[in-house]
Amino acid sequence: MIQTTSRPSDTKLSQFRVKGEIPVPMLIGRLTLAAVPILLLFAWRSLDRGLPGSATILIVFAMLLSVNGIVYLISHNSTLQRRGFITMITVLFTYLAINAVEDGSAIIWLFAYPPIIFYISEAKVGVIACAGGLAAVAVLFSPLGDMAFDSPYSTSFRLTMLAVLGFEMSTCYVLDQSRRRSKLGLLKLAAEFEYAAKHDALTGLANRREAHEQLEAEYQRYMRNSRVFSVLLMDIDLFKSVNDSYGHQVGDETIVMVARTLQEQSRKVDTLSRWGGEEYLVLLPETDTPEAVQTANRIRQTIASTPIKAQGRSINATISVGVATIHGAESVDRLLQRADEALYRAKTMGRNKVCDFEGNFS
Ligand SMILES: Nc1nc2c(ncn2[C@@H]2O[C@H](COP(=O)(O)OP(=O)(O)OP(=O)(O)O)[C@@H](O)[C@H]2O)c(=O)[nH]1
Repeated sequence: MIQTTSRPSDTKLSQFRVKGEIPVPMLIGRLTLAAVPILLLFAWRSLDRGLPGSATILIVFAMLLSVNGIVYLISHNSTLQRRGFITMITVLFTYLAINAVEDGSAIIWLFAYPPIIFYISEAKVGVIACAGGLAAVAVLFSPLGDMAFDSPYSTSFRLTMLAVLGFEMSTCYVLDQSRRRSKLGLLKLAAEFEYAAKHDALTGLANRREAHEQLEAEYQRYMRNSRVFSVLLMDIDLFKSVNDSYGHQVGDETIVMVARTLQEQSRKVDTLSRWGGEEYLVLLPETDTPEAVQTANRIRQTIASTPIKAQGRSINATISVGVATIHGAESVDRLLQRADEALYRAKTMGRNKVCDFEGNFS
């Protein structure tokens, strides 16, 4: 885990799915299953009316949609499936409108386009596709369209169709925006709850529970690959006197400033946590005792040599550190106990010290 987990961005969040939301690949799959028999029915009726050309094209659309579905089932490439589906339905709806399939009544299927396109694609793509579609229908219904195609639509049908289609597209856009906003709000709330459950509110470091989780994960890695890890248990020296002399607010700021120094002096892979009041636990993956002692001393010296500025005061804080490295088949609890004993020894040796479990101190 990283030192402090930053909150995910809105763009990243919007890619998550909330419970109950139909996944886009599943929706496309269902729409394909529904569209193929309808297209085959239209094809059969076209044949019946002596329109083999139209029947053939509709069968080709049905086959292309089926192929798109089969390719997804094999490749699980949802982007390819979505792009293929959008392209095909756009061409299909254009064909239905231009060729006046089913005596021109098939153009009414155009109303299915906006909700589908807004659901399965990004809002921007939805807007562009709908605006383009409406413009294309307007051209088809214009005198220009009459010159190019032999469309059977009456003037009142054309006007009503354009008005209702425009109304439907706008409504779909508004509803889609509202859906996206509430989904993002929900995901943000969930991310905030998750962050609060894992972090300490004062310092932003991992909290004790999260530290235990990371310790357990590191322990499992150690059991698998035998790469040792170490922990540093740290405690601000004589912290009670900081509170007593300057007040709790200065005490809090001191706790935060020590946390900042820990972050500056640690690697990205280390887990920094607030273990208790003025206690911190640092988990150092793949680190043996000499390396851990070196890190602990670097942190200790930095804190000792940098006066902390809080509420206009300058405080010279020091820390004591207990170091323990996992060995053999000992448990995480035993490791923590050894770190605690080493910390206790560092305190009894006079504070501002780093002490490992063997009793070596610096
Ligand atoms: N301001 C502030 N004080 C805290 C917080 N958590 C614990 N403390 C205080 O930290 C002090 C810890 O003191 P002790 O554990 O007795 O030890 P110490 O004075 O640090 O002395 P040594 O550990 O022996 O060096 C107590 O006075 C607590 O009230 C906190 O979140 N904010």
